[in-house]
Amino acid sequence: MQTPHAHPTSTFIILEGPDGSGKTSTASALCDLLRHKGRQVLRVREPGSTSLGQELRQIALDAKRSSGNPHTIALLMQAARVESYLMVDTWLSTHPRGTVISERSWPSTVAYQGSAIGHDAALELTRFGLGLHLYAHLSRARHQLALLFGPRRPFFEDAIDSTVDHDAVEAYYRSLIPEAHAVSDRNHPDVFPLTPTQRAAALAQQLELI
Ligand SMILES: Nc1ncnc2c1ncn2[C@@H]1O[C@H](COP(=O)(O)OP(=O)(O)OP(=O)(O)O)[C@@H](O)[C@H]1O
Ligand SMILES: Cc1cn([C@H]2C[C@H](O)[C@@H](COP(=O)(O)O)O2)c(=O)[nH]c1=O
Repeated sequence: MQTPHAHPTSTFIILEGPDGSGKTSTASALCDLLRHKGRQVLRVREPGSTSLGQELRQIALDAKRSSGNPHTIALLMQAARVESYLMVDTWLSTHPRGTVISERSWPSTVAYQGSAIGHDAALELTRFGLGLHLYAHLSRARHQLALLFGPRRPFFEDAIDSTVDHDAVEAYYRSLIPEAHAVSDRNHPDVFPLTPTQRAAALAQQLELI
């Protein structure tokens, strides 16, 4: 969301969407485009980004596959998020006009764990562990949320995690549409009408980055 600061110097873009909706492909194309235009870009993903974040990812995804406790999974995701935000914070301190592209962030915890632990509880949990300093630094960034949708079934049926309530996940993302600053393929939810490069260009324009 847009912060009240008059001169936001950095941009923090969260790419969200259901599994297989094209986040990685779009992040890659967006990163290439913005770097080509001379912007300094940092790419992160949740869970992941740091070595501890990668370990947490492994544990969290294993727990998901074995239908582990959703509270535990949400806490593991949040721990990985704090790791990622700390890395972002360090990078922004030396790249004050930089652009951060994060594949997934807090909306994923609400979308994926929210139906089991409650959406409000999940949202509350996504603030845990972010100290004042981190808030202060990140709040200077211009936050943008980009939602992606793409084909889920039947194309990726084999790759789809059967422990996830995909309809609930997608419904939560759709509920965010009015708050999202950019929605790719909004009018074509079940197909990929644009290539990743075209999506990236459309997003960059909507986010006023080019
Ligand atoms: N715009 C597009 N048009 C056609 N195919 C696409 C497009 N974007 C992504 N794909 C293909 O769809 C598949 C999933 O894409 P990608 O890995 O980028 O999605 P993702 O949202 O990051 O997935 P996950 O949630 O599993 O990490 C890949 O095979 C990719 O090549
Ligand atoms: C951040 C986050 C992620 N998840 C889920 C969503 C996906 O199924 C996997 C991550 O895989 P991807 O290849 O990086 O998309 O984890 C979740 O359940 N909760 C979260 O907070």
